[in-house]
Amino acid sequence: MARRVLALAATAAALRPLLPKRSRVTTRAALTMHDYDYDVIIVGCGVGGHGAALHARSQGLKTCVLSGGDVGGTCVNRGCVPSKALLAASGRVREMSDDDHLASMGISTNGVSFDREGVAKHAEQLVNKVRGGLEGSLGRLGVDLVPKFGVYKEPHVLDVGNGETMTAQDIILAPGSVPFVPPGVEVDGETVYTSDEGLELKHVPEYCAIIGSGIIGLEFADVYTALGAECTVIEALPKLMPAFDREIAKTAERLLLTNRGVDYRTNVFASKVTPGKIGEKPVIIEMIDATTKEHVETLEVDACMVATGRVPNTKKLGLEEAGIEAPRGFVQVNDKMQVLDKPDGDVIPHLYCIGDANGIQMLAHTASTQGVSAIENICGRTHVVDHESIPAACFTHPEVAQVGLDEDAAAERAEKEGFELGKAVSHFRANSKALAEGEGDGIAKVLFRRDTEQILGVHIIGLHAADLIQECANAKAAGTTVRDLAFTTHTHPTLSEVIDGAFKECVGMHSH
Ligand SMILES: Cc1cc2nc3c(=O)[nH]c(=O)nc-3n(C[C@H](O)[C@H](O)[C@H](O)COP(=O)(O)OP(=O)(O)OC[C@H]3O[C@@H](n4cnc5c(N)ncnc54)[C@H](O)[C@@H]3O)c2cc1C
Ligand SMILES: NC(=O)c1ccc[n+]([C@@H]2O[C@H](COP(=O)([O-])OP(=O)(O)OC[C@H]3O[C@@H](n4cnc5c(N)ncnc54)[C@H](O)[C@@H]3O)[C@@H](O)[C@H]2O)c1
Repeated sequence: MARRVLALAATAAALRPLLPKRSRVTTRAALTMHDYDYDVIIVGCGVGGHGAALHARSQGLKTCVLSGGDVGGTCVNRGCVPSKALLAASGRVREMSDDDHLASMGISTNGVSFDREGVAKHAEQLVNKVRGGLEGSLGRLGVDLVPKFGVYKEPHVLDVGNGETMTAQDIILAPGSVPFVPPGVEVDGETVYTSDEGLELKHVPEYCAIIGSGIIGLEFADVYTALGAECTVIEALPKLMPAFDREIAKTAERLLLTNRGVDYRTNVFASKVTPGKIGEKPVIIEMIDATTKEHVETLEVDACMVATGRVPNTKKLGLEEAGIEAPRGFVQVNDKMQVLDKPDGDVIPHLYCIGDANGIQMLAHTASTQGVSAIENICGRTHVVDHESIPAACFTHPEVAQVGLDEDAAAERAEKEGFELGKAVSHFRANSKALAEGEGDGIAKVLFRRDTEQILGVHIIGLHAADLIQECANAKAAGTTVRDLAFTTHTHPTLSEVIDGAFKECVGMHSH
């Protein structure tokens, strides 16, 4: 669908009636008609870029993805995929080392051992496989995958190095994010590291400090404790796991930290971290009170995992030079994913930004959903992502999953909008399947409007919570009421009956 140069000498005005609508040049350089190389060029080949490219091809757009040599991006190479491989392997070790749990089912083992290199290899092989699949799908669908790094110049134009440019009717920026390392923290990649290096599992430290109790910190604590490490979690905010619903965070604290002997500090800032040398010199962590800023403690550990959030990977994208303001690197977008020149500013024509770089929600599936949405908008069908219906999960053992508002936010909305907040909780301990697995810990909580009976949020901690949340997310997105959900049938005996119980509870029905 890309168009050839038509007539450089003719004015845009003279040619306009002859051209199909989408090939009109609408920018300041509109005096010359361009024939773009592509209908759409996507900058970045992470899950966001990949999702956008697949949808672009399904809409018949001539599509190019600039990968910068990093096909798969964070999720595939340094994120979701290797972390889930480590969690799967270490989860088995945890299960098989739990003599009491096994004995309760009549099982005993002669002890379990693991080979660190073998576990690391499992993650590496999975990364290669998934990356191969992602690359293959682009090739099969006829997407041009170019290993160049794109720099935005002006509407329709990207600089791809060596004085070359590439052009497209529309450009989608999907450059993702990189780990944030706080000032004072020195990363050597060996004894002090971020998830980028941690996922290689070059060693399992005997004693590890994890800075940050977000999802990355929790997932790594799960892996390390399963593999026998002792951990201390350091969190700057007054409460652990600030991204979770308060009640769920309390249960998570017990199940994921206290019950495993994980030590933690809250309201404490890791202000200075000095790397050590494996087996020779400890890592030194200096901590200050987050409120008074006074030194409170110095910790010596074998390794320190820095899990203090992520920042947009937008520094070298040419935004500032193009007059686009991106506060702290976050590209500002409207609800159609169109880039704005500043917060609440004007739309930059033919430029979109999806995924971690816009900071709306740093999740893989959000990035690809936004990619699909951007393509819909490019094709002229207005589409807005319902971010409040996108679920999120933390793949610890047990898992934690959520969609929509947490209880504090739901209460705030109820007060502001003048409706009564409903809440129902059901327990994994009353579920036959969970008990059969010997995994009765956990709860599911549904928050809803009593007037419309619509879901505001669902929060689950328990076995396979990440799978269980999907039904709730779909229901929330579709606007299904808790009453309608309470009358649906859930397979027996499955974990989904935990959710069934919560829906029934919402409307005063008994489930057992
Ligand atoms: C340890 C870890 C575990 C995670 N686990 C999960 C999980 O289980 N589930 C989940 O939903 N999310 C998870 N995430 C988050 C998820 O990885 C990100 O939300 C997701 O990768 C964002 O996708 P993206 O396409 O926006 O960016 P990225 O995946 O970061 O991809 C962007 C790509 O663009 C490239 N690039 C940047 N600039 C340019 C340029 N100018 N030209 C060409 N290429 C460029 C980058 O090199 C990169 O390859 C995890 C993250 C981490 C760190
Ligand atoms: N399963 C998943 O979906 C998954 C898994 C991993 C990562 N991710 C995404 O990746 C992103 C980054 O995750 P994350 O866990 O690194 O970030 P996060 O922002 O969720 O958590 C970082 C934590 O570190 C704390 N912190 C920051 N600086 C500190 C300091 N100097 N001392 C002590 N504490 C400090 C913050 O208060 C915060 O609680 C998140 O947006 C997350 O959604 C998702």
